[in-house]
Amino acid sequence: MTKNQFFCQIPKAELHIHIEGSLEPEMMFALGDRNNIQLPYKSVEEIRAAYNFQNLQSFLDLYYAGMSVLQTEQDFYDLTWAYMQKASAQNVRHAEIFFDPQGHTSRGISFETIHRGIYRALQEAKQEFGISSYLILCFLRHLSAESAMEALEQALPYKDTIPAVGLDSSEVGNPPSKFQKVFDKAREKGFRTVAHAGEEGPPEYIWEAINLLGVSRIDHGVRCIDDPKLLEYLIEKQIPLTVCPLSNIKLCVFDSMAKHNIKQLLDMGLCVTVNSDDPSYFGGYVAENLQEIESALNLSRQDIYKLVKNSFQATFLSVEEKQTRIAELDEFMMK
Ligand SMILES: Nc1ncnc2[nH]cnc12
Ligand SMILES: [Zn+2]
Repeated sequence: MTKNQFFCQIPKAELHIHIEGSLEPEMMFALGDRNNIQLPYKSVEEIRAAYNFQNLQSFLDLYYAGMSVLQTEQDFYDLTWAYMQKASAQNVRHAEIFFDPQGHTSRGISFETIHRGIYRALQEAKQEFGISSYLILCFLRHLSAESAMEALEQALPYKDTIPAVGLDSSEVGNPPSKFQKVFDKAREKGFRTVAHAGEEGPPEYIWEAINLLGVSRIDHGVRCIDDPKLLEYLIEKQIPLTVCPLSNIKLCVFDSMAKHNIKQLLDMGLCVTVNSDDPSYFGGYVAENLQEIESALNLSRQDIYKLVKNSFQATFLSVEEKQTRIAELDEFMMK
């Protein structure tokens, strides 16, 4: 088996993927044409050339512009189906997928339209590819807590198909504490919680996400390295970090992959996982992320096995479902 085959075929889970971040330039153009939306680009190459980011905000500006082509239920279906086809090709067995409803309801698109399109594709992917999946509603932290509360209200009728809520968008200056009331309400209603923290923000944001938002996982979290007490706590409690290596390089969180701290965190005993974040914008899905860190950080097969096993451990699946997925992984590693 070649290295490519190994990374494509190893059964894996993905826990940090923004479905709007999987909108490939080709589909952006096709949906722009279908919906008669003028894009500020003349070609796919031009779009890709624009994906040269200095930081998180420079990416978010293009990310929100790109999602403006998503208008109809069919658009959300096509977007999600395309990601699930890619996930199946990389033997993703389970995916927990973020969506940003406020990015669409702010454009007059109903929550029902967004949810129906995405969820129909997830159900069909379960049938067609055997991929289990959960939807995670992310609140946009650059908007107000009141706007987040509204998004939570809109999600309540769909609660049994959205097991968790999260927090994403511009981190610095929008600490988790700003959304404490919304997350309290969400947990009262039975939602699990996760949050982006410690991507660009300080370790204090990770502490707030844990202590004030009651998160089960931290999305990114790589800035935990700056706080020894926090490292100790994350190791002791085995709170998973959904790390996105290619994203961290493309957004200049680390200068190069050789300087990424995921191997350090893994060796210290943190429950770190590997994810693609926004694969279309950062140049790789989960298999490419694994392959990039393997070569840049000289990871062993055992390291890769641990990272992938962590991804199943960190899911919202039941204990039995996790054991089944991990048994599949063990069988694959024996090949
Ligand atoms: N990496 C990221 N950080 C914060 N918000 C996001 N939305 C999409 N990708 C994101
Ligand atoms: Zn993200």
